[in-house]
Amino acid sequence: MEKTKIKIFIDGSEGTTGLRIHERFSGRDDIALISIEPDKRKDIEERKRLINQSDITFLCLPDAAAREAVGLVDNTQVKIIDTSTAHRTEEGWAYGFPELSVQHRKNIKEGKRIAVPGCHATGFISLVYPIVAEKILPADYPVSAFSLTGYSGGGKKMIAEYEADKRAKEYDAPREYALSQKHKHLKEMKKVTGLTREPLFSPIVADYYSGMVVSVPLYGDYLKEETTPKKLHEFFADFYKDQKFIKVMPFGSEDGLKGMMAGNGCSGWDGLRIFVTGNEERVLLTAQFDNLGKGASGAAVQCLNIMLGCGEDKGLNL
Ligand SMILES: NC(=O)C1=CN([C@@H]2O[C@H](COP(=O)(O)OP(=O)(O)OC[C@H]3O[C@@H](n4cnc5c(N)ncnc54)[C@H](OP(=O)(O)O)[C@@H]3O)[C@@H](O)[C@H]2O)C=CC1
Ligand SMILES: CC(=O)N[C@@H](CCC(=O)OP(=O)(O)O)C(=O)O
Repeated sequence: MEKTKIKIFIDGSEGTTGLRIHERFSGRDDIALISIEPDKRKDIEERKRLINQSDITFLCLPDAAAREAVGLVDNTQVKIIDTSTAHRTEEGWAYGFPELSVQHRKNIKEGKRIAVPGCHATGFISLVYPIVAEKILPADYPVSAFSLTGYSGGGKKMIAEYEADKRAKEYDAPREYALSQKHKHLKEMKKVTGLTREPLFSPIVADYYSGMVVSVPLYGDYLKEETTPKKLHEFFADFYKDQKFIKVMPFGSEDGLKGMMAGNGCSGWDGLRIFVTGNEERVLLTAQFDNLGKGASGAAVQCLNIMLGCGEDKGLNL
């Protein structure tokens, strides 16, 4: 007897994140995709009909449209996986980062509303959550972070700006942004890690398509006594030892990179690599991944796989 397929609708299927999720379903026989007529993809009645017909709907929309879409659900069986910022710190929503704890994974598996972490937030939280949870980093430490991202992080609009035939000279150089310290990921960075205040966060967008490096510099003498970079490395390796998507790189492996961490070093891959570098006085924690992979579509499909109880990396590139 043929197995019943899971009916999936992608609201925002023509966008950067939506297209990548769609790509990751090719060759899967456990999924039946519900498609929307191109001229109706913003028609609220049609979207409502298709969302309510689905078992699981992915929202790959700007925040306001994602909120609107959730308001369209009247079938109580429908599950939502939202890739936007809209619901990440909201009550009743599971935070889609299964590697953080058994409880996070359980919430995704059993939840009906899943919020996929933001791309910068993914890197930041992968580094800070474990050390706050284990009290290696005091929750009131004044944390700062910087992040280098490819321009696909800005969606279709930014991609078009970077790829325009005639573009302003400033696009040739890396550009620092979120200067007013109001970046939309700050709320989830604070809430999920348990830090008592929002980090000082400086993202930089540069002229390459995808890939991201998030770094958190820390003073060693503010960490739990006797914490050395080597011990921190051992801690991270142990914390993530059973995870398929997070790879803690061997201690000292930055030497193999000639001391340079490329923003696009993990482009096209759905996992995340962690590096612990520096010295006893000043430690640098770094996460390198793809903003469109573990930072968005890859993480969204990972959450789906956990919900379905199939291989967590099904359809993904690890
Ligand atoms: N790009 C990235 O690296 C990441 C993105 N995200 C988040 O994912 C979400 C989608 O982002 P991204 O794919 O980059 O954005 P894009 O701008 O590339 O795509 C958004 C899509 O949504 C469509 N859309 C807009 N309004 C509506 C509406 N009312 N009804 C139906 N469709 C609508 C757009 O239509 P049209 O084609 O006409 O513009 C577009 O196709 C955002 O919330 C973003 O913040 C999360 C993590 C990383
Ligand atoms: C280059 C660029 O503009 N990047 C976006 C991040 C996109 C993203 O990941 O946003 P959400 O995950 O919150 O939807 C930014 O920093 O706002």
